[in-house]
Amino acid sequence: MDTVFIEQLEVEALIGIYDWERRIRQPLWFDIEMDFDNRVPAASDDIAHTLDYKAVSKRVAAFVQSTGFGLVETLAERVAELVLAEFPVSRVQLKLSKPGAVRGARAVGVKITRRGEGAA
Ligand SMILES: Nc1nc2c(c(=O)[nH]1)N=C([C@H](O)[C@@H](O)CO)CN2
Repeated sequence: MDTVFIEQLEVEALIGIYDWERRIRQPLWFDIEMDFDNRVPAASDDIAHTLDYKAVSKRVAAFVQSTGFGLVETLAERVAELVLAEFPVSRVQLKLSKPGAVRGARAVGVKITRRGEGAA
């Protein structure tokens, strides 16, 4: 299966379990890979036939900015659900990175893969 990907989409959000984290917004990075048959838009050269990575990026960013979860696990799950529900995607791989959260690590976070209804 082909994919469409978004690499290191940076969004600021309220996220974290500590008191000081509930008072600030922190940068998060999203790497998203989505199954999609790219032969269809390639045949027509028509943006309407694509999985539009700009539309997905804008929707994910707007959602993430509106959230305030404690755990990165919860946010990753909700973003994967949103992508599967609102775009023609049968499988999504998502890496959510929280840069600077742990001293000595460039970033920490989670990676998940989720399938939607009708996925093989
Ligand atoms: N598996 C996780 N571990 C930790 C999380 C998390 O969301 N998932 N969060 C924190 C704190 O919020 C941390 O990011 C603050 O530096 C600690 N561990």
